[in-house]
Amino acid sequence: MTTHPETPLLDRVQSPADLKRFSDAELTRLAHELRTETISAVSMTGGHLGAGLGVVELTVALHAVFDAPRDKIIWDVSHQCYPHKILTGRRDRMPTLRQKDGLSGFTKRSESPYDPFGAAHSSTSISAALGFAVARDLGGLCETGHGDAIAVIGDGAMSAGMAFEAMNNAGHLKRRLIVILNDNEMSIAPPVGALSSYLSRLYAGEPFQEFKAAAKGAVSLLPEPFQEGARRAKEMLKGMAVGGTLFEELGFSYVGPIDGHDMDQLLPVLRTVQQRASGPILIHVATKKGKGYAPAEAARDGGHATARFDVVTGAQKKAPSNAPSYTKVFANALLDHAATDDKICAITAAMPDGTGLDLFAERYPSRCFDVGIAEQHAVTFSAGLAAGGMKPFCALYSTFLQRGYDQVVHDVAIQRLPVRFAIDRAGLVGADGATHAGSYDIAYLANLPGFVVMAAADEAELVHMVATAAAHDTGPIAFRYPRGEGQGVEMPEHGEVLEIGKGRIISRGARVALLSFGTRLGEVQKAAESLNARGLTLTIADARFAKPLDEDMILSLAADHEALVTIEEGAIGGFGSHVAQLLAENGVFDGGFKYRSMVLPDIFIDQASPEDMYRVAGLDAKHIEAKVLELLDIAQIGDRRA
Ligand SMILES: Cc1ncc(C[n+]2csc(CCOP(=O)(O)OP(=O)(O)O)c2C)c(N)n1
Ligand SMILES: CC(=O)[C@@H](O)[C@H](O)COP(=O)(O)O
Ligand SMILES: [Mg+2]
Repeated sequence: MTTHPETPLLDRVQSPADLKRFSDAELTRLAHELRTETISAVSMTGGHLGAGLGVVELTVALHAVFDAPRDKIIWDVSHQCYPHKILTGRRDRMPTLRQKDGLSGFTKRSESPYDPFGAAHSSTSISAALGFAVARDLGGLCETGHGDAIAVIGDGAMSAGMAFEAMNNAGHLKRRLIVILNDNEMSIAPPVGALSSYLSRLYAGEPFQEFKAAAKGAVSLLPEPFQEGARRAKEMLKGMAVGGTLFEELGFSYVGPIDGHDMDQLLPVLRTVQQRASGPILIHVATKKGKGYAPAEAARDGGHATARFDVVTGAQKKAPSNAPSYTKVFANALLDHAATDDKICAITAAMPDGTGLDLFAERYPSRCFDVGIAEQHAVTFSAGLAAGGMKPFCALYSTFLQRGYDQVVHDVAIQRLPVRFAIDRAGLVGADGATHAGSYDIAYLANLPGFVVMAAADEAELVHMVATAAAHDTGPIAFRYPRGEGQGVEMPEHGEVLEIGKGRIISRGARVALLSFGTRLGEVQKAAESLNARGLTLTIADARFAKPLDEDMILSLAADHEALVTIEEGAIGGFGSHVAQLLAENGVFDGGFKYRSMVLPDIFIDQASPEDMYRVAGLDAKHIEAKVLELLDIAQIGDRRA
């Protein structure tokens, strides 16, 4: 059941400027309405719920105190931005969230002037905010003007190197910059690492003298209605942590922790900071992920992400699954090998559930490492493990591996270390859109000398690729597989080690050969069936490897056919480019041989269902069929037979 909440105050908000007319008591009530509105909206679309619910009060307080879009509020990762979207003129479009032509699930510059910086990968907010602060001070031109730069960053995101690089720089530059550390003691999974323990220890610290003094002085500067709140803030500050925190050592003033669900704390502290801050200041705000919605609060992940759900019961409306997910298949296959090989270990960067490594951690806790949001470290840590004689499986989403690319080149590839990269979410992922698309890994890995790059055509192939990676000790090896369910194929009991650089012929035909790399094989087969009905029987092959290529197979396909078409779920510069290079170098084109390479187009594709995204990309069965007909110069409309 979905319910539409009563929202008399929220109904009066067209933009954040309207919040300036509300009393503190009304802002507290507004936060309550905003929470119920967020729950109601996400119940109809699905999406990231828990993080937004945790920052409802903070969102209201920020927009009440600061002056967006002149002041730049930069949400880290930005999966917590739904309440911000509702307050910044996008409330009526919330039913379109994460759908084709709808609102993005993240902040996006092209969507609103209230989104000064887009994000979806974590830990970028402090760098971006510092950039805005410096641009402001240097007289940079900005359409919305220049005010404060405010980064809101989670405790999980704060663990990444980039956040520390930014703080290091900010502490040195000493510009006025506001960082709000939203500490809900959660990442997607419970947080890991020494920083997380450190933040918890701050809760028990000494009062922060400098800020107390600032707050005291600030009370008289505030307009009468705010003075009472400020006095309360002062009282509260007496109990605050601090003196010599890590953040202060890096050059920040530190305030906190304060209760991020208590407007009587948030409002006066933000007002005081706004009045008084001169250099970089970090406000440590304690919140609860999923706050105010019992099913989210009770969930293991704080209601991080959800399908559509019934507001009353919290029951999610998920389509029944017909096959195991690729993630599960990978995880189980890895467990199979780990059972007989105690050198196999597994690394995740804050995505144990997303990568399936939660299962590995349960079974082999001493061989499983969640390193936090730290992909660069994950890669080099894996390289060290490999150099030390272990068999590391570094399981990352394709899009997040991008962050560790120099480490892949410098620490893994050049040293020829046998790190096994399990690349999940390869290809287009759907509702998370362009930021999460796994489009580039084929191109950026297959160009590295000595790298083996595989793509699974289905879940049975994935099992074989895990076995192949486990057995491959002479250098780096990667295998990619998509988000979501497998094809429902028959599963082998155990994986079989594939011959490196050998593809397979699926079916033999004439005139045109379709050479697939990855799970587009299903669409290739559909296209072939349709062409068959026109009297064309094509050859279908599964390349399995983009590196090394199965040169013999590809050259003989070229020799035996009029035309060859490659299909992959990756950007230009990947598998198809390597095939083109091979054909060119072997003089295959010299005699007019027809070759086409079907890749992701050279655009960022916005969120939609994966099927829609592949349609936009021109990589579905219909487009493959059309490509073949075009190659053979056969009319595509009408019933002319080949
Ligand atoms: C570079 C990168 N790695 C992994 C992720 C996946 N991810 C999205 S949100 C999240 C947890 C963020 O935790 P935190 O910053 O504490 O925010 P919270 O959800 O607790 O508000 C992770 C790991 C990501 N977005 N970016
Ligand atoms: C915000 C973020 O990066 C993750 O929450 C991501 O949305 C997870 O997507 P999956 O559902 O594919 O794990
Ligand atoms: Mg968190």
